[in-house]
Amino acid sequence: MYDNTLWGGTVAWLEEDVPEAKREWRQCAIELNELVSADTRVEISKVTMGDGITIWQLLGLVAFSLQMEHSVKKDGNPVNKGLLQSDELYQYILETSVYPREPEPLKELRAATASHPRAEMATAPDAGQLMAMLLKLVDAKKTIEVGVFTGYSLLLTALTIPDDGKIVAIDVNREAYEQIGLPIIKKAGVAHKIDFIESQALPVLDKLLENHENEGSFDFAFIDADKDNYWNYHERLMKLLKVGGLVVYDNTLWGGTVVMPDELTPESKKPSRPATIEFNKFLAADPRVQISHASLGDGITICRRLY
Ligand SMILES: C[S@@+](CC[C@H](N)C(=O)[O-])C[C@H]1O[C@@H](n2cnc3c(N)ncnc32)[C@H](O)[C@@H]1O
Repeated sequence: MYDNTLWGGTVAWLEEDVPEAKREWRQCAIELNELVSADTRVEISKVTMGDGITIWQLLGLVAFSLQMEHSVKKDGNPVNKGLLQSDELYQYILETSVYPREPEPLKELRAATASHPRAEMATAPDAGQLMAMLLKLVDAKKTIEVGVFTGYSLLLTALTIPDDGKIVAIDVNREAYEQIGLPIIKKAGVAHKIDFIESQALPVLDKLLENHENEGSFDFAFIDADKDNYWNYHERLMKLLKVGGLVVYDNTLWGGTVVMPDELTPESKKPSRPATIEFNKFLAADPRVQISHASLGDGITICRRLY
């Protein structure tokens, strides 16, 4: 049963009449309604109660991926951020294993990010927990981050590496970082470890490579930005990372759409879906890395440079 499928009635309004607060999710409600109506594998009943409820009976549909895309928020925390088959199971992991151990500054940043209109972009806390462990396992001191947004993964890296560690953090847009993340990062006393660069990531990585001292010098990289460039980032990172160093790619299951028929893939996921599928195949065949494709968060692929 999906709630809010009439989204305050705005699904039938002209776009210019829709209040700002309703706009982003209105498109989701419209897409979900169209998708469900066209899906021959489900029986639906649309009920105009409350804010609109769509009751549908599953006839074998891969429901989790639809839930992922059209999730709502509970207590400011994203539900269905993960790819598990039930919200309850994901909440269980978060509440049992992740939140009790999440450092206070990260909790604060997660709460501050929840009110951002693009809050779903933040790295999932369960993926973050694994990342912190990986950083410790390789004794990471010098790292690269592509895709900062408000800085959840950046702050967790800064909290995990030693006091004289350094992070080259790149994002095309500094607004979310400066307005939401930076004050919390400063309060946590780790801002000195971060070199934030507002730029497209590729030229920055190329510039790093111009200095030969940077070759083979980074312990860790986290890539969470434009999927179409993941291959390009990988090529640069295979020179920048130490042998034995790790690169973690986020969103490599792309909301579950990597296994979804095109007609069921939500419009918002379509542009980066082919690149994600190609990149996954490419990594699987790349002899330069050992890989582990983990179904955590939105799917992360951990690569260890072998030579
Ligand atoms: C999914 S968010 C990153 C989330 C972040 N890791 C976190 O924990 O909150 C993706 C970010 O990548 C940035 N981005 C997209 N394309 C980029 C590019 N070509 N170069 C650098 N940053 C880019 C966007 O501005 C956005 O802030």
